[in-house]
Amino acid sequence: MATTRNAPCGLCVALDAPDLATAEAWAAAVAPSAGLLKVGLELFSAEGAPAVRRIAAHRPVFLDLKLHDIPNTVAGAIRSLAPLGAAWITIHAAGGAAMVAAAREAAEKAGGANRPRILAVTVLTSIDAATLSDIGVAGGTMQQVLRLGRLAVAAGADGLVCSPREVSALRDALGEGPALVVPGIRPVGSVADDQARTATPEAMAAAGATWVVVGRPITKAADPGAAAQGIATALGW
Ligand SMILES: O=C(O)c1cc(=O)[nH]c(=O)n1[C@@H]1O[C@H](COP(=O)(O)O)[C@@H](O)[C@H]1O
Repeated sequence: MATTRNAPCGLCVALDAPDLATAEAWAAAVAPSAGLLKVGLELFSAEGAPAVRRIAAHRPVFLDLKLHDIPNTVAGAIRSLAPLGAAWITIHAAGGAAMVAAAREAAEKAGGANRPRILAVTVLTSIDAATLSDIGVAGGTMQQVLRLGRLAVAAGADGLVCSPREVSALRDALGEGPALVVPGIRPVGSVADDQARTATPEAMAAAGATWVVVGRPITKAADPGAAAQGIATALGW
């Protein structure tokens, strides 16, 4: 049964922009309300490493490249990315325990005490039960998220990315240790876009999320700074 938790939940704003100028304007607007800023595949592919350094001047960076390859290759990518100074880097839990362990070890060797934290993505928030079945995963979303979550944390992940629907179950299964980072957040009245498993920011704070990740409801708003502030207020900041 879901319990209400009191640990703080912060706002991470996804800066999914095609160029650094746009991302930096959003970063400046939302910085008063955001604890993390996410540099993802779109921005990193367009602007590369300088994007991480520039965005980090506003707030700590969550570098979301969702690495998924053989352990040696993922370890090499973490070694190359660590000097950029991101606070968090994503990998896919589906890469298996050896890949997660290699990512963690590479982060420790490259970063020391200031190493990037490793976040393992469980099942993407855009994936519904039918899509999971199409790709050959039987047993349903919750079972797969719990399986991958346990595997990744046991192999050394510092936290997990999951959808709103699995936050309570992961907290019950794994305790307060791992960070739970939750995209697919939609304030009341906003559209779901391509997200299949969504919830409000308030519900996620109560369920035990560490960070909620919000992109388009903020970046497509007429006033991104005000939209971010509204969500931070809903989270209790
Ligand atoms: O790792 C992520 O951040 C992520 C994982 C996931 O399962 N689903 C998901 O939406 N995301 C990211 O979270 C952000 C959500 O953006 P919006 O749907 O615009 O709020 C995007 O940058 C996605 O890349």
